[in-house]
Amino acid sequence: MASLQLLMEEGLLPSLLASLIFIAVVLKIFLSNKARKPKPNLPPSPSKLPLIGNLHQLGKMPHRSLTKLSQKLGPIIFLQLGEVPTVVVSSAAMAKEVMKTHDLPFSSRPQLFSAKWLFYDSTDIAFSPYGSYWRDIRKICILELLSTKRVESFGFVRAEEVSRLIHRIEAESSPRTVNLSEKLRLYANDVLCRVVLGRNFSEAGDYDRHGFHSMLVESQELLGGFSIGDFFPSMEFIHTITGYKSRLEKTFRRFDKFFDELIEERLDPGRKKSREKDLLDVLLDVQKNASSEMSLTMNNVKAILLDMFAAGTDTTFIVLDWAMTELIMNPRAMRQAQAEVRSIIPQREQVSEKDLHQFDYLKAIIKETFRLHPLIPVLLPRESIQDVTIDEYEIPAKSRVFVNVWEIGRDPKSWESPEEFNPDRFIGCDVDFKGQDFELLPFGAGRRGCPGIALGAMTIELALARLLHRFDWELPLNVRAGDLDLTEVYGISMHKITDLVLVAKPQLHESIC
Ligand code: HEM
Repeated sequence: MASLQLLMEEGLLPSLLASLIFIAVVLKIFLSNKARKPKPNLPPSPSKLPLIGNLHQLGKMPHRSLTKLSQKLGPIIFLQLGEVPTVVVSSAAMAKEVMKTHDLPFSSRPQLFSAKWLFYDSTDIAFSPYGSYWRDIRKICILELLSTKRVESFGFVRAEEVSRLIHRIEAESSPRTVNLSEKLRLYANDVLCRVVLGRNFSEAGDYDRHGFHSMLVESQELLGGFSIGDFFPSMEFIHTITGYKSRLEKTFRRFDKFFDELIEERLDPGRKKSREKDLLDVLLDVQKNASSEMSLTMNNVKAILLDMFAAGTDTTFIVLDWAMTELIMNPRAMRQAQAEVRSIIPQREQVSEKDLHQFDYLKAIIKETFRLHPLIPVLLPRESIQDVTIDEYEIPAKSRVFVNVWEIGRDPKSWESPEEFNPDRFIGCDVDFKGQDFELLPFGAGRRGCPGIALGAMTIELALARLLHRFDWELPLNVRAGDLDLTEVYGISMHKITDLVLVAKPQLHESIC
């Protein structure tokens, strides 16, 4: 007891605990591998997957570490990650096996510690395990929340917000530089806040008051990456010692309080009705009109709300940020896109959503950005609900399955000069990102594919078209394209570590209407 007190006084207790955890983890890895090593003289069996590896092989950039492994071992790999049998696939053909041929048996999600805490016991759409509850809420999502009709009904929100984006850039830029990333982040978050909650937090100053943005940033970080405890479910206590659990609890409580306030406000009978139903209205209607087959609790409503934010805010911003970064580094592609948009829409007019179908080169740029910088480089994990055989390999039930779409997008078998940013490769080519072409999977595919694809794509296309139509873009004085920091940060979605700062030179004035 006395020595414990001494350790605490000296501040040595945390490091001692950390060492103990490290030893426990190493021992666990050692024992689990030992138990699974094949007997030395057995011939290799085609029904066994080729590799047994460990968690430490993943590092901080799982998509890159997994690519190195698959280059040595092939497009389907078995990793014993702690206590969890894990399969990684990294070719278009294998992805098709998982997300099309065997889509149903692979359509569950593992129960991640972070998702259990943040998403009301994983009762959201993205982290809910396969079953009747997930099928019901997915149906609500497809038919009610993110249907084509609903997404179109928010066209006015995108139009207003993209105009605000343009004005913000104009106000700040000429002749100075503008932090484009910051402006794009505001645009993407404001569109989503208005779609989901009918209000724009950045305008009302509420954004900071609630600390809403910081909550989102914190949740992205907590959800992202590969956390040790998720691979050692029997050692969940690690999360308490490392402080991860208390961070999750704190963030959860902040979100919960925020959502409670919003819902209370919304249920107030004296509230002024807004012009379009937002997603919270839709969810509350579904909740009110519960049927015997489908009923939602208020916690279910909050879980789905949080899903919309977690999945929808930073996503569109990150894609726009990468697209503009690639364009500033590839001036020929930038000029070609500007020429296309400006030749179709005269300079004094504004680009609107109804014009977007004409911009083939702009769409090619977005596809090329998705190919090189998929937002979720290793798709959200799936879990097999029964034994499945793929390519002669037996994958047992309850295996975790990762699809490395980052590697698939750079596979030289599918793409010529894969490291090059070359939108022309998509001109006259039918490959699209809607989940039918397994070489390009930024939104995933199959039953668990992204239901926000239409909303995401429209928000991105409109903003990119307006940015290229309205401004000429340059790097700040004395900055060369090679100086841009392209370092990635791995979270639930992968973004650039530094903001993109550019000079925006407005073209002729657009008319107001
Ligand atoms: C550029 C924008 C976006 C990209 C690149 C993207 C990408 C993805 C990806 C890769 C997945 C996992 C798919 C899989 O496991 O096969 C996913 C799932 C999901 N996304 Fe998106 N997303 C975007 C925008 C949105 C938006 C705007 C929303 C809604 C507001 C949304 C809602 C969801 C939901 C609810 C899921 C979980 C689906 C399920 O598990 O059933 N996403 N998204």
